[in-house]
Amino acid sequence: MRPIVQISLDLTNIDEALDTARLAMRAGVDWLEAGTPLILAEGLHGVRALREAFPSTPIVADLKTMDGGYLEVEMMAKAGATHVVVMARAHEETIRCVVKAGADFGCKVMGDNMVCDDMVAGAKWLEDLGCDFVIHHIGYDERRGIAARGQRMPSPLDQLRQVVDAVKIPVQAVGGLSLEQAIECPKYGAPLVVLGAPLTIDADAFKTADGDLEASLRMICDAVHSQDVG
Ligand SMILES: O=C([C@H](O)CO)[C@H](O)[C@H](O)COP(=O)(O)O
Repeated sequence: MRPIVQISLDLTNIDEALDTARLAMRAGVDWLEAGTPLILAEGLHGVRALREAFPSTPIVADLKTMDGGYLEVEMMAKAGATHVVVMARAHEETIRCVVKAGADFGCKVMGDNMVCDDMVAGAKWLEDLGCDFVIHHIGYDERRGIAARGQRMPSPLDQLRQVVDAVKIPVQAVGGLSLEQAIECPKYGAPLVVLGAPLTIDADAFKTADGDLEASLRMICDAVHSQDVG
């Protein structure tokens, strides 16, 4: 399988999200993610704007559903999302509702194991409940809090191999990866490479990062796409 590159648009307005998305698509990015900050700032108008501008591109709506799963998926799908995100820490019934709504509205479901006590078991749980993908995720606050206390920051790579081995569905690793680490994800058997901070997004300001982003993204896309995931 050819690995997929997804860019997290963790931005706070539609214009900037569209500008960054245009540049990312020119560079060869495969999937767009309407990040949580974008959905909070712009609501589903953010997803709609991306769908209008990119009619055939997969769009992940990272709303991190915790409750009211059926309606949230229905709304995201009608706004143009092809992929939605439900949290493993949500109630089992919520995950089931999200999976049902995904089937009813033609959306793929990504289950996020962030803050599970046992992240490998969390990934398996998401697969057993019918999710199509696992997001193996070390959260933003967790990482920054631990770093601020001078301790070693946990990385999604620490357990990525175990998560990949525990499930049959595709896995993506998210949270604090360097560029080099993100490019390496297919070597762990994770075919979905997510690009966020610090390359594309300034994680302190939730703004597009400075520099020649298009050229950097093109280089990364080439490096990822040249790999093969069995
Ligand atoms: O989902 C995210 C987080 O929970 C804040 O909303 C971020 O998209 C995710 O943590 C991104 O991390 P980086 O890959 O380090 O940008």
